[in-house]
Amino acid sequence: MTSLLKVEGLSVHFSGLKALDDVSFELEAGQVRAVIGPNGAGKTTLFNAISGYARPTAGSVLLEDTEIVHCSPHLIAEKGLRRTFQNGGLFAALTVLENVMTGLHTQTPGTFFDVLLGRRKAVEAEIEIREKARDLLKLMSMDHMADTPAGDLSGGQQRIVEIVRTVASEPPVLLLDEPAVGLSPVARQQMMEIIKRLSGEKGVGILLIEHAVELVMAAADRILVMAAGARISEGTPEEIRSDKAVLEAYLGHA
Ligand SMILES: Nc1ncnc2c1ncn2[C@@H]1O[C@H](COP(=O)(O)OP(=O)(O)OP(=O)(O)O)[C@@H](O)[C@H]1O
Repeated sequence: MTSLLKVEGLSVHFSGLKALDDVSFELEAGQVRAVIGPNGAGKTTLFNAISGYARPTAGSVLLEDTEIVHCSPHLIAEKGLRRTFQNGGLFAALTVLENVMTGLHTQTPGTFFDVLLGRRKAVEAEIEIREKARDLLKLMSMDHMADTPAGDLSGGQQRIVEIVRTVASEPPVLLLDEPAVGLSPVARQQMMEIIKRLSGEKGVGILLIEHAVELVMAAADRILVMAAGARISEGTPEEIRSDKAVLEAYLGHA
């Protein structure tokens, strides 16, 4: 299987500090890969370097065989690698459905003015977008909330809607930064189900930072373990669970 994302020898140094040190891994379509490690391990720096928010000192990032390492965040997103942030910022006054529709508008040919002027093609596109947004919400079991203002949702529900909005643009690769942080145990479980569904049913390649190790063990196909900027282990959840280096370097800090 060819990889969607191929990271090779990626490093980010901040005046002498090796925040990310020669990290390599691959991500395939339909795969969920978790990145774990103690505080300061370099997980966020890895995400920033891949998505264009930090300038790598060395290394390569291939997105479907295209080098993206020196591209801007905007261009990387356009090429099909999307990410969520810990505080994604939905439009509070818009409904859940409208928020998801903003993720879909990037794909449509009609402009806002076309819609205002009632041009037929644009209006048809708008109807199509609305239907697609509803379908996506249904897939994520959020359709009952479609007409609720996003500002009225709980933190966990907002995070789910943010992910739905991000996947609405159908990116082949999705980077999720701690999607389950601060969620109740039930909401965490729901979040992991959503992540598995996105990879299983939509074939999205998902890279995720998550501190809740039990969730990672249940949801990820493969795990990358980092400490002090470097990769200390890589493998399936079973392999990671019994890796001595991980137990010492990671769980020792926990
Ligand atoms: N812009 C920056 N300038 C200088 N040092 C930085 C910068 N960003 C991160 N670092 C340092 O790089 C190291 C890795 O940080 P990073 O935030 O990537 O770790 P992390 O694994 O995401 O940690 P956490 O789990 O706490 O979010 C840390 O020592 C951090 O202080």
